[in-house]
Amino acid sequence: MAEDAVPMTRSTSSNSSIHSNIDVHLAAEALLDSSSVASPDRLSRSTDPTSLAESIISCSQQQLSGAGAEEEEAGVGRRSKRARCGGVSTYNLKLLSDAQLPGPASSSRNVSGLTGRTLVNAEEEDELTDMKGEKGLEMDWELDVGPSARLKRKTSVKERVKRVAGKVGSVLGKRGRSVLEAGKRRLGGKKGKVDEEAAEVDEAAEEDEDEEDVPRWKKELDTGRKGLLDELDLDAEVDLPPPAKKARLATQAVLREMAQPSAALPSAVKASAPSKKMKRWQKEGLYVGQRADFDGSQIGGYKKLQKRKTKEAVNEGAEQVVTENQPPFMTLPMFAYLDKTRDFTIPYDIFAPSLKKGDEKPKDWHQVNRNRLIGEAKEMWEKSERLPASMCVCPAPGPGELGCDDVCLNRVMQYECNNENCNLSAEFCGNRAFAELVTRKEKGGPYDVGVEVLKTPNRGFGVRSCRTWAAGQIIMEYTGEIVSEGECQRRMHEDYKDKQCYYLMELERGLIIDGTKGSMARFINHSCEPNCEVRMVKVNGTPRMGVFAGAAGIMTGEELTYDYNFDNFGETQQECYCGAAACRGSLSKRLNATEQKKLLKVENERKRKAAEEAQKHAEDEDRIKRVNCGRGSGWRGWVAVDDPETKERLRREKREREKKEESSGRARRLAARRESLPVPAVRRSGDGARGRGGEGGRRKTVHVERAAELQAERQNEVEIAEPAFQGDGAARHSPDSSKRTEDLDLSAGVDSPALTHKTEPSLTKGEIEIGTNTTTQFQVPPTEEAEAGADQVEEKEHGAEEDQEAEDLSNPINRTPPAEYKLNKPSSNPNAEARTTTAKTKSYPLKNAVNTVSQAVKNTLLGAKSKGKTAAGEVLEKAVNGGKSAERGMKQTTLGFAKC
Ligand SMILES: C[S@@+](CC[C@H](N)C(=O)[O-])C[C@H]1O[C@@H](n2cnc3c(N)ncnc32)[C@H](O)[C@@H]1O
Repeated sequence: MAEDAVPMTRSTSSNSSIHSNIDVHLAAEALLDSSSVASPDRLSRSTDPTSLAESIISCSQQQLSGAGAEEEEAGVGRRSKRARCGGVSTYNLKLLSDAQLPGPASSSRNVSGLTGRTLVNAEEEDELTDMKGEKGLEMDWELDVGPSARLKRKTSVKERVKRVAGKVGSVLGKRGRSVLEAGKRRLGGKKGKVDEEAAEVDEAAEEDEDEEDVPRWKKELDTGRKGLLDELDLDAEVDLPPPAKKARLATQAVLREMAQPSAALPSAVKASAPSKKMKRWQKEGLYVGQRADFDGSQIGGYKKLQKRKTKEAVNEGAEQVVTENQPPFMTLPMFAYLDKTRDFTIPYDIFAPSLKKGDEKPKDWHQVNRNRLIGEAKEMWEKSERLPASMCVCPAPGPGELGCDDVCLNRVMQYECNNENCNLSAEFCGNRAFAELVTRKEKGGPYDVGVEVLKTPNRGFGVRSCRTWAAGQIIMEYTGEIVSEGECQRRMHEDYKDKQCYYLMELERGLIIDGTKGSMARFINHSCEPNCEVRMVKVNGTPRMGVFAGAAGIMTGEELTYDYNFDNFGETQQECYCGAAACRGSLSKRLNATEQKKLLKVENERKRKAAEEAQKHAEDEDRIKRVNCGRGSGWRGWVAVDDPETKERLRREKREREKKEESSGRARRLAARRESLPVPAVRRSGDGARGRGGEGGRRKTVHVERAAELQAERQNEVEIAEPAFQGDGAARHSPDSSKRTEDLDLSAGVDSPALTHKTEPSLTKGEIEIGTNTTTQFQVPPTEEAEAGADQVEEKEHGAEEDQEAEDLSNPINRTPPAEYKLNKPSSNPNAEARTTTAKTKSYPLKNAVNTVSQAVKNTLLGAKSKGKTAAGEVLEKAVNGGKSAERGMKQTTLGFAKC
């Protein structure tokens, strides 16, 4: 028989090939030959049985003929079917099919007369056959022998599934059971359709035959002894119940996400999209390492794509081979797309670190976003020398650039540009940081503020950035109370002595910002590798401290830091926990030994001075308090000094003052008098005619400064020996005129030659020194009172000057008045002031004389006013009425003078 013509027998093994069937057939023929049993049936068959039924039928026929003959020969009676069938009445189909219809273990022939042996692996086959044969006997179906003998139908796969489902259901969960029930129902519905079932059985059989498609794991499991999978049809389709709601929603969400339009996909890719409804990447997927420009229409799926890529990689070289090593898992398409196609920014409201509920917040923080000048600092600031306004000459910048960069004159001088000092308009100028800050603050949103306070693990609170900052961009201002160095020391030693953190930063020489009441910038911690820097910038002439992003810029979520660069931080060095690679270990500067020594010296000196200043300040405060307690009004009169320390200080001050006065007119006069030299003085013309005292040509020059001084001295005397001077003389010093003197507008005529205003040919030349550097010259007509007063002044000068020296030592009037005296506001009740002054004036004639002189001065000035308004006259008028128009600061200075 030609090989091609060999009929195919049922086979369940992939190894049981065409060849094996050929072998079987040949072996059967050989057997028939060797047994010399001429079976007409057998011989008449042109083909081997093509099915199991046929084989069995042939077996039974054979057995019937053979065995019946034998029985008849042996005279044995009728036996049971089972016995007649040679003991092989039941079969395990599964095992038997694998064993190619095995017979009894001892028999080399099976029921069909075939050995079932293959030539492929005869020995193994034997063993297998033996084993399976034994097992196969245990099965429970019977061969119905007889005329109507009919093989029982093989249990269909679906029946088996149903049967097993019953068993499995008990061990499965609810959902599993419902799946099985659904399967059962489906199968039950088809019960009546025998033909269909038969077709299905055939199909199942065919499926069994098509073993090439069965995966190995399934085959292995399938052959297990009474295994579950032996009974289950794994390929059967089962209607699953709908997924749970949660899962359904999740799936929908993912699909929606995937269906988002891919705005940044290259147009080429868009063009090649296969359909409008389904995104190409939903079908094909865009995976990590996949190029965005691949042509989807040329590929059939991911596998093909991978193959193609590998090919390309080989062609394109090592660089592309990397794609082969891509991780096998799939990245979400949107991320791959973002990575590959463009830069992206996460919107502020999606990603912004922010304080969460329960996060610790700073306590005792009075947020103040403006600088406030406090106490002495105010005075210092008012007196401080103003730098001349600078003007930059920066050229216009190129397109997309900003002008006024590092070489800008204003920038170098730490001035911020504005429309007055810069040629460029605001949009092209890069030196208007604080202007930018103002604009941002006006917007006021969280993004504009862009920072927040956070608690650090080991450095207290800190400041975190909630957005990105470009290099050099201003972030915020360091604001607080601006105090003098003395006040700063005092606060440190008194107010903050129990505190752990100080928030003090030097703004300018002698001026310190105390951020205890200040902006959020006070929370910025130190780092040896900072990302910010703090700089002073003069904005419209006012120094302000800004926090700027460093050269590397700042990312969202970074903590802001700057280098404190402490010269010395307290007595001991404070340990640094910044965690930078190049951490110095402490918050102080890193210095070598020489620098440290030098620093120590400077620091000690600074401390000493500051302590002295603080002490002085405290004493002055104390004195003011005592005076106020005694007087109960705004009057700050003389203090009875009796403690030796103060006396000593007064002596020292006196000496200093004398030194200063060595070159003064008074000193010269005194010296001249002592040496009996003629007194160098300005003589008043015509004094002989009008003078009193019989000396004719006696000088009537009044040095008003000295007169005022003496007046004050006498006043002191009055104060000390008050009861003796309680007279009732007429009050010549009117409160009004006194007030005018106090309100003299110094700013109007400082050192102005126009102030020398001559109204009469014979005038008394006078000089009033105001403060330390302001002198107003004028000429006054002599009056009787003035003359008398002047005489007395002269006499007193001659006679009492020496006595006065000793007195001076204990008389505070001779001391330079402290700043507070000058600056404190006058009493709110001018009458109270006037009354005091009047009382004193009444009781002392010399003082009356001086007052008279003052009055004369005023009369002259007023006279000048009425006589027509020359330029000088106007100035004088202004000076007289200065109280109404003078600036507050100058008024206060004037008041100080008047009191002194
Ligand atoms: C201006 S305050 C900064 C804000 C402060 N962390 C707070 O909670 O108020 C300065 C103080 O912070 C602490 N500090 C700042 N930076 C530090 C650092 N790098 N290491 C250790 N302590 C630091 C020190 O106690 C320092 O005296």
